[in-house]
Amino acid sequence: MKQQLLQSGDFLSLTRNHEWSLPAPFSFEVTHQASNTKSLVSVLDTGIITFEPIDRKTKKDIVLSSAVHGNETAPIEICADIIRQLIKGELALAERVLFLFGNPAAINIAERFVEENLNRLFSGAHSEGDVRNKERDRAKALEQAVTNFFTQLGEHNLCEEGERERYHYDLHTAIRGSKNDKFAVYPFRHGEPWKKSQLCFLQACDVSTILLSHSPTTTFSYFSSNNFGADAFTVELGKVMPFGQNDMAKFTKVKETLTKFVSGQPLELAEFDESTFDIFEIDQTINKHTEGFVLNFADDAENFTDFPVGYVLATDGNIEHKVRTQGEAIIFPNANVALGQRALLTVKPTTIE
Ligand SMILES: O=C(O)CCC(=O)N[C@@H](CCC(=O)O)C(=O)O
Ligand SMILES: [Zn+2]
Repeated sequence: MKQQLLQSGDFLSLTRNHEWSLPAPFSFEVTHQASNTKSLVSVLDTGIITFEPIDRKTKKDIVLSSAVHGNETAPIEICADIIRQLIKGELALAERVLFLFGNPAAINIAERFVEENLNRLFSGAHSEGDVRNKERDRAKALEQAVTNFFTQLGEHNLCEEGERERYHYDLHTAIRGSKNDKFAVYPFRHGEPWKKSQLCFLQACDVSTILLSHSPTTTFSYFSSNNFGADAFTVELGKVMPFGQNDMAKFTKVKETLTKFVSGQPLELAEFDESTFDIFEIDQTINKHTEGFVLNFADDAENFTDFPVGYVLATDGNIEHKVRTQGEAIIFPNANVALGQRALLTVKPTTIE
């Protein structure tokens, strides 16, 4: 029985043993002990698993992804443990949930990616140009999994009245340390209002710094937001650490909140109070255009470090990228990216009211 593969609930090991695909999908039922309810568990491909309450009404379709970058281990550990509790029946399930471990091969080599950054390949970017590689195929498979999850409800799924609610939290950790340790990128909403209720949810996850994006991107969270109207975010949960070196105490709030969310426990969110957030908007998106691209600050300068107006943040051939606004701060600096890709963002403080 394929189900035996998951007797211990260790979906992460199964995923790591099958780097790019699984021989065949399989599914089985689990009983949640405390509530004596049943759910259908479907392993659709490597790193792709859904949990669906059987014959119970649901309203939410929740996607929790991690390992879109293989070396960002804390989110992988958080998700692996929630998955384990669900498979073992230790945790109740109240809503449909899709868990994704984005890049299993990159997990195994403890790198951000194998050949190409997966989080630059969504919204069809995987099929542009002549390049073919496994990450491009994986991006396509992940898009398909999310599309199917949001648009196809199985026969066991009973829906509550009204429109379904769609969510996608794409969990990451940052390469550098950050003055604001945890933060979320809110993908471009094409003029739709930023949702304060979602910011309150993120705050319950210990994420009170929000970066508002003003343009389309090829990230996973933008894909779900733009194509399915999902409340979607890239959530940065601190600094990259190898497996076993994460201080899991730092993730108590995010793990508890996600656990409550999937299992239908009350979230007891605080009222929105803007003074308890740090809201920024993305200002400059600086792409690398030449092999001469150089960042003009220390390798250990943290995310959210600001520089004086006029300061040259980076040079790229003859081009100088300068600070334009007081308070403008650096995010995700990385000179070691492919030509044409983002090497640095800047953000500046803003408000959402
Ligand atoms: O620390 C870094 O340089 C990168 C951390 C990371 O992987 N961030 C995401 C952000 C995606 C987004 O802008 O929504 C990425 O670069 O893919
Ligand atoms: Zn990442």
